[in-house]
This record gives sequence, C-alpha cells and structure tokens, in this order.
Amino acid sequence: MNAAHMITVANLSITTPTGRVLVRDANFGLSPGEVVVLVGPSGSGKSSIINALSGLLMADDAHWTLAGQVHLAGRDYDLSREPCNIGGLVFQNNALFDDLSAGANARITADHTGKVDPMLVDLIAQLLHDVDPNLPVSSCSGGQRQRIAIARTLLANRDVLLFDEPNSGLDKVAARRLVQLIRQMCHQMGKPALIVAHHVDDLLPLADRVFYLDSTRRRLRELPPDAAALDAALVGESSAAAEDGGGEPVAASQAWRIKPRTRWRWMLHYLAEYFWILCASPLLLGYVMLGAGIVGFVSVWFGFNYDALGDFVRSIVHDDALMGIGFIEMTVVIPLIASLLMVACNNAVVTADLGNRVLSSQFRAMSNLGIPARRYIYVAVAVNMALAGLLLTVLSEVVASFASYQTWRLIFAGQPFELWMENFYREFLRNHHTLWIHGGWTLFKVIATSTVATVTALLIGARRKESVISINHAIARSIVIGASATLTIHALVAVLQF
Ligand SMILES: Nc1ncnc2c1ncn2[C@@H]1O[C@H](COP(=O)(O)OP(=O)(O)OP(=O)(O)O)[C@@H](O)[C@H]1O
Repeated sequence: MNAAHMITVANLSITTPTGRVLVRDANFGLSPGEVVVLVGPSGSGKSSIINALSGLLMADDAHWTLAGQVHLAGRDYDLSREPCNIGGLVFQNNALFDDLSAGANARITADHTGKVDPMLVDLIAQLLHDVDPNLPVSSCSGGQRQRIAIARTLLANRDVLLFDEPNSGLDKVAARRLVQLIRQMCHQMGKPALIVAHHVDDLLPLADRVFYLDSTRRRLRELPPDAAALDAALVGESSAAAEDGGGEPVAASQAWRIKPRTRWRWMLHYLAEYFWILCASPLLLGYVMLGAGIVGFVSVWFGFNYDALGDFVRSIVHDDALMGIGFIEMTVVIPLIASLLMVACNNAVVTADLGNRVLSSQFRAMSNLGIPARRYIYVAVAVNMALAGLLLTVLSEVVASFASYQTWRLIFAGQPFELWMENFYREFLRNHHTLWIHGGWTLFKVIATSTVATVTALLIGARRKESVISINHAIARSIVIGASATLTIHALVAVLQF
C-alpha cells in the first residue's frame, strides 16, 4: 500500500456462515483509475471479498463474520460493525430488472443517486449508443445487457467499480473489448476497478495489478501481471476492438441522456405495475367473475329447485327464501369466494415474482445501487392486494347478483324485476343499520384476508432461494397458507357476525 491509494483495506478477514475462514488479514490498496484483477481457485472467496466491499455480505440473510478496516476519502469503516458499500457491483448474471425497459434500468438508478455528472451521462450515451432505451431488457443481446448493467453501476456513483466474472461466456475479442472499456471508464472517472475473474488470459494484458487469493493459506498477495507472452499478440486486436467501439454514437444515444426525476415516480411506477398484475389482469378478473357467476346461479337454482316443499309451497315461501339466499350470498358466500380466488392467484403471482427477484440477485443489485426496492415493492404489493380484495368483492357481488336474477327469471318466468329486487336485497333495503353492520364485517374480513395473505406471500417470496425448484415450493406454500388463512378468517368472522 502507498500514499497514492485512494482506498486502503487493512486486515480484512472473512468467515462464512458455516465458520470457514476464506481470507485472513488481507491488506491492499486501490489507486484512482487502476484496473486490478483478483484471481484464485474456485470457492476461495473472491466474490465474498467484492461482496464485502459492496455492503452485500452484511446484508445477507446468513450471518457472515467480517473484520478489518476500510479507509476512503477521510472516512474509516470498521467492517466488524458496519457495512461498507463503497463499491458498485456488476453482477455475473447482470441482475437487470427484467420488468423495466433498458432505459428504465438506468433511470431508476440515476433517480436514486442524486445529481448525475454530465461527464457520466456522455460516457453512458457512448457505452449504450446501439441500445434502444425502450426495449425490454429481455430483447437486448448478451453484450448489450452487460453494458446496461455496467452503465447502471456507473450511475450509482460508487468509489470503486467491482465486477464479478464479467468475461464469463464472452469470446476472446469481446472479453478484451470489455476490459478495455472498463479501463477507459476507470481512467475517465478516476476510479479503480476490481475484477474477479477465472479466465484471466484476456484480462492480464490490460490489468495494472493482479491479486491472488491463496485458498490454502487464506492470504491475499500481489503477483506481477504475467502478460509478457500475451501482450504482443493482444495489443493489435484490442486496439482494433477499441476502434470498433469508439465510433460516433447513433441516434439512440440521445435518449440515454438521463434527466433526473423524482423518486415518487418510481413508487407510482411500482404501484401501477402491481395494480395491473394484482387487480386488473384480464385472467384474474375473468376467473373471479366466473366463480361469482357460478355461485349466483347455484344458490338460486338449487335453493328453489331442490327443496322438499314442492311447487305450491315454494311459491308461498318464495319471498323469504329469496331474501335468505340474497342475504347469505352477499354477506358470506361471495366475500369468501372472491377472497379465496384472489388470494390463490395473487399469492402465487407475488411469491413467484419475489422469488425470481431473489434468485436472480435483483434485490441485492437494487440494494447495492441504493434503490429501496423492498420498500417500493412491498408497499405496492400491500396496497394493491387490499385494493384487489375490495374491487374483486364488489365486482363479484355485481356478477353474482346478475347471475342470481337471471336464474330466478328462469324459474319464475314472467315475474317483475322489482319483485326480485325487493326480496333479494330485502335485509339491506328495509334496514340501513343492517347494511352498515354487515358491510362493515365484509370490509373487515376482506381487508384482514388481504393483509394476512400479503404478509404470507412477502415473507415466503423474499426468503433465500436456492433454485427454481425452491421458488415452486414457495409458491405452493404461499397458496396453501394464504387460502387456509382466508377460510379461517371468514369462518371466524361469520361466527362473530351472526
Ligand atoms: N451462505 C453461505 N453459507 C456458507 N458458505 C457459503 C455461503 N455463500 C458462499 N459460501 C461459501 O463461501 C466460499 C466462497 O464463495 P465465493 O463465491 O466468494 O467464492 P469464489 O472464489 O468467488 O468462487 P468462484 O470462483 O467459484 O465463483 C465458497 O466455498 C462457498 O461455498
């Protein structure tokens, strides 16, 4: 370490949650603009070191033990006590937010960073000159996705750029072009980059220094970059690559000139996104309406046709029977069916959505970029689940009433609508007090159900996920617990209500 280092790390030790020491008393420094490659055997702890510098290890669900000090621009971090998020991390799988467009992936970071340096805006416009910002990230090529991830990390404006195996899956030329790009960015911004890599042949010629993590001794030591044999052959190709990528930006780059906007727009964005998914998706509406229609039909059809009274007595008890069917349908059966169908569908959607975000490191990326992702998504889910409970119950009552009326007309052809109306809603029409009491209970059970289902889906969905299979199990658990809670709440409230 020397005085020119802008960041110094002293006595860094990392122990995994299972008690394995990965590195002990590592000391190193990083100077402005330099590119440092970190190598070592698989599983030695390279990613853990960059996760420690980006504040992600301490935020991990599992309990890691860290020790050491980081010194940066007059500030000291004691890693055993506080997270140190000085590094912006480009994840190996890019961890792009796949529900946002390419441009929105960058904008959401810019909007959570504060003032964006105009030099950085130019740099990003060049970097993404061939990417249409309106394109979904899933439609971008692998290289474009990687550059979007880099641009997003640049916008977070951290003091050091961290890359986790950025060249994995790239061919020789693309890998060299990427390191050259990283090098150029570091020079322009005066920030160091620490790159974790397995395949270093392409990186060594452009690296300023190399750190080796010795997994036997758990020590970090500096090696001379052994680029001598590679340099001559690589310089020609990489300068060709630089020429290739350094042309005039095309028209799309104008759209990448990011103007900061208020963070509230992101809260509204997530509220609108989840409103569509949880309250207004045609599939959800169609299935809830089908359920309500069937209940409306069944209760009237079987209520009148399968009694022991016979045609004559049925017409005598008609008014009271219709009143009873209408009252139970509106206060008990329809709120239960609407809640149950809503919870089964939405708990699956929310759990799958969060599980995917956890598995693909999207939450970790957002936290590294300073985006309060959990706050946005949890609030958006909670508000829209409550709204879905209310809207779908009201919609179901309308549909069930319509189905009940049509069924009643089939049985009692020629009877006036007013007769049905007067009796079906008699309990509510004749006594406004009843309307308020039972309306209040219905509101209570719908909101209680939505709240419990939301908490269930968020807790299960946001837990650590090891694989797609664990997401599938989480979805099943979330539906079963959410539906059971719904049945229990409605049953308990029915006992209190009557
Ligand atoms: N949550 C965890 N609990 C226990 N051990 C863990 C946990 N996460 C990672 N490890 C272990 O920590 C060690 C270091 O992991 P890390 O990802 O830092 O290694 P790496 O050097 O980057 O490996 P690779 O080069 O293969 O990506 C590994 O042996 C890994 O199994």
